[in-house]
Amino acid sequence: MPTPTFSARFRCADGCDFHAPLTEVVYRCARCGGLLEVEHDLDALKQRPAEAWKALFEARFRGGAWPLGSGVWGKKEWVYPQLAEENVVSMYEGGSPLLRLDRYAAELGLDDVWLKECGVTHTGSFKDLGMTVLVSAVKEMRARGKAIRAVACASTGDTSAALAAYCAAAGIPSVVLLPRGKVSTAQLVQPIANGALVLELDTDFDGCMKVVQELSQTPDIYLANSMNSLRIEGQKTLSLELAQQLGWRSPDWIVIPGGNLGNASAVGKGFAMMKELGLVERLPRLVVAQAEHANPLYLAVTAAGRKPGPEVEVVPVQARKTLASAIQIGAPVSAKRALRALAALDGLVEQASEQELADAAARADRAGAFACPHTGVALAVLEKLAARGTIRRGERVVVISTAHGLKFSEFKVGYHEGTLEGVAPRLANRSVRVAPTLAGVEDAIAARFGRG
Ligand SMILES: Cc1ncc(COP(=O)(O)O)c(C=O)c1O
Ligand SMILES: N[C@@H](CCOP(=O)(O)O)C(=O)O
Repeated sequence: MPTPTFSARFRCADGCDFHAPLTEVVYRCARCGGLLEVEHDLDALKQRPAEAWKALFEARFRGGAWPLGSGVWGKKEWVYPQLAEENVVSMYEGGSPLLRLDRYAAELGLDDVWLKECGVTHTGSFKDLGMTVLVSAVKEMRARGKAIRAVACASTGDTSAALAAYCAAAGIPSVVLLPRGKVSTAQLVQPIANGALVLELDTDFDGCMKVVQELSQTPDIYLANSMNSLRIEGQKTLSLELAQQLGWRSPDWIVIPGGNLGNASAVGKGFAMMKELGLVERLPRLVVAQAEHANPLYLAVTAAGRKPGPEVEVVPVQARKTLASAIQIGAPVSAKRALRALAALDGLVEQASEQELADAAARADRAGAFACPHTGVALAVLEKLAARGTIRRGERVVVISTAHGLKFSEFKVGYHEGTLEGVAPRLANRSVRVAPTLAGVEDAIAARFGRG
């Protein structure tokens, strides 16, 4: 049977009769001004049986046939089918570990808890999954003669790190707008090292996001935030990879930290597409976890007093300083997308305080993780839902770890040194200075573990 021709294009996410090729510089519907989404030719994709898609994805997974070994480009037909392979800019993204946290689960009275470590990747966060698609698309557009002088993003750190690395690999200029003094050292040094133009603005992320949207009105400066629906296409492969790692069976729950809310909508899109094409039999329930200091989605859904859905209005808030600095976002641009995903996946929204997120990260670390504060938000919400009986023993839960803990070493060190504002660490572990002798070491071991 001849291979069908697969294709994708932009369309209005709110249903207007607006479409555009993926090679067009466009982020919003020309009719209603709403965000776009990427629409795939599902009839063409359905011509290949589900079992054949599974076998194809498994055969490519982490394989050497560049770029199909990438966790994203191994699903190219579901991501950006028309892209010329020579324009793929890949850092072998994806393929992240899926850890079973049995000791942590037992502490919560659960027995099937997994951690999807999306931070184990080139720039240390899940942003690589979306950025490989966006920067490849820019390389394609420039190859076709489109005048794109630079690619720009506003960032709380991880998006800028990913954009700078992928643009450096492609030889495309990048510009990152960061809220001065609000990103971690690791997040700041990454775009600097990769040669981006790093602009530090005296505002917060929402202020940077406002400016970068104005900047992207300049046609030759391309917008790289997840407001650009190309990012969602790469990030949705997180769901495909997760299902593949679980034997093409959906977990009962997915718990994900939410800031600008692009990633939650991407996870929802990935599972919805797999269900539509028969690769999974059912959808997981989606939980979006927010930091109590930056919780516009939580406040909106709680105020609505009903299940989350696109009719819920998310009112921007002034995000307060939070240890989960990368989700210190008060005006999430993808709120409506996330609400649609929550409605489709029978989801819910919960929040975590600073104390709760810090202790939850430390608790998971004691079971072998090394959780960033955003993963701490998701873990703390899992702990709440388990204690409430919403998530029960016998149910499979996957917590999405969105960045590597090493990118937030100030948070990790501060917890154990007891210097985090508003946090009294319950699981602090301190190093012990001992004499450089056997006796000194044995005394320290005895003090901790008792004498043999
Ligand atoms: C480490 C980390 N975790 C979680 C998030 C939240 O993702 P999203 O903005 O797509 O909701 C972000 C970025 O916002 C992030 O950088
Ligand atoms: N945490 C994000 C904020 C912007 O998110 P984006 O997905 O809309 O680019 C970051 O790392 O900058």
